[in-house]
Amino acid sequence: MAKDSSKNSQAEGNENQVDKTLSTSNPFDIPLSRTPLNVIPDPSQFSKELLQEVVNHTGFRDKSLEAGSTSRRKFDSAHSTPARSVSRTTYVGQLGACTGPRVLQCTGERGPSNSRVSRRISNVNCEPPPTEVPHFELVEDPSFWNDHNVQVLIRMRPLSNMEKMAQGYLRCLKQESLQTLAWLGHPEVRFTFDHIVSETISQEKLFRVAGLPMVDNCMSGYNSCMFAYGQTGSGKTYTMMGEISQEDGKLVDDCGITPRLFEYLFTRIKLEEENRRDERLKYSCKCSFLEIYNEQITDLLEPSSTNLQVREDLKEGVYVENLTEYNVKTVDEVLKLLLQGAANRKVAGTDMNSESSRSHSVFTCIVESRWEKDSMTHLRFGRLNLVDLAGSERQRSCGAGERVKEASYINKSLSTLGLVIMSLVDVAHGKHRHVPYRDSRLTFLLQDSLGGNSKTTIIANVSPSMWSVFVFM
Ligand SMILES: Nc1ncnc2c1ncn2[C@@H]1O[C@H](COP(=O)(O)OP(=O)(O)OP(=O)(O)O)[C@@H](O)[C@H]1O
Repeated sequence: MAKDSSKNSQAEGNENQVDKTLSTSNPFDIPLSRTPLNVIPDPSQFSKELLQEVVNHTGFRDKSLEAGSTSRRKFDSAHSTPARSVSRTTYVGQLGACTGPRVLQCTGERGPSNSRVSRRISNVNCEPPPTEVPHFELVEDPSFWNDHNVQVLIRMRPLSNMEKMAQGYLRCLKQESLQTLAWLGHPEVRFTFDHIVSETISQEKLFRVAGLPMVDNCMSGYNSCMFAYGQTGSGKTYTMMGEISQEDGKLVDDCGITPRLFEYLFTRIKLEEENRRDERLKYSCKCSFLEIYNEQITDLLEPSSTNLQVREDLKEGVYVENLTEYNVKTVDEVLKLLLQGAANRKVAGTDMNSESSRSHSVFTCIVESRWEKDSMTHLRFGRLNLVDLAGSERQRSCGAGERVKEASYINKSLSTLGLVIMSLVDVAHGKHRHVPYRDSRLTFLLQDSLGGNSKTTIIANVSPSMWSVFVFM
């Protein structure tokens, strides 16, 4: 694997450059006008006493909390407000800003007043422990991308043992169809997304639906971005990385989307190079791995390189100055970089007194291809960005010093990302509005890969007990 410290050299024949539509950075700096939605309590912070209070208040009985009792639902359905369907445009708001009504507001703090907390929690209409979780098979639909540029998937992870111990089988989310999710509060609310990923879906299947089209797109010379969003412990890293290892030359079942993307990418490259030998088709892939913490960029593959600067010029587009890039040819080489970066992220986290989920990580691969046809050399490149976002919780953290600063940076960058995504959806629907790329490092850095012909996938990770993810919808 060769190391390349030069700037991203974007070749003249690149389809993205020819298009010019991808570099639409906006010179105006309009402040954010909406409240971010990331006011999410961490369910793991709720004590058993508090959860018992929920049980008492809601009438929910759980075997794990009350041995020997039969769990049952005690709600009078006549009291529940009729369900409301939310249009597809609303879901984008949950990433950072919203347009719809508030369903329930949680502060994320236990606070001195228990009644305040329990009143809020008691809004949740608890399901009895399920005998089995509904399984909805994900459907692969490559035609989706013919008329969409943004795709949003909700991935529900299984309840963890800790959650089961602390909360029983308390669930506030229930999947009702391939695209509909019900929030079991008062009133019950239904949300529609492009896909709901059941907790029983395998990593492989998720990759086929969400990841594979990103590679195809990138090899066709267009940029792609995939984001994992969600609060700490919701499964972002499991989704993006999972278990990074191989057994008998194959990725293990728990392996996440990123390693699978590269397994597929290199298989396709090999096939295409063989099929188009007469055109002397050759691919090259360059990878980099960075972290954005408090709006400062660190090279995860060269952690002594901190506070790197984002530069922009007409020829080069947007790039990070002095970021190391490695030429990669095999999955093994990519896995090494992923593990190296993950290890450095941990160290950086300790040194900076932050947790990994307090920073965004961006793994980027630039796929370049060259071939000869009609006595001309053709050049094409596509950029694939895989982003593990900072945890979306505790954004109103009222601590002091570093914590407040950290929360405000995360708040701002997730809000900006939400606004950018909403703007892209609006643009796709013919509405033109300001796209605030420059309001955060993350969106500024990724602006060439968002919008235009680029494809964006957002995987919003939730636990079935994390009701407050939907607080701001
Ligand atoms: N779909 C899933 N199936 C099984 N286990 C899962 C799933 N999603 C997450 N987990 C498990 O839940 C735990 C938390 O997941 P993970 O570390 O990915 O969360 P995270 O959102 O990345 O958290 P952080 O923001 O703190 O990094 C891990 O033990 C992971 O293995």
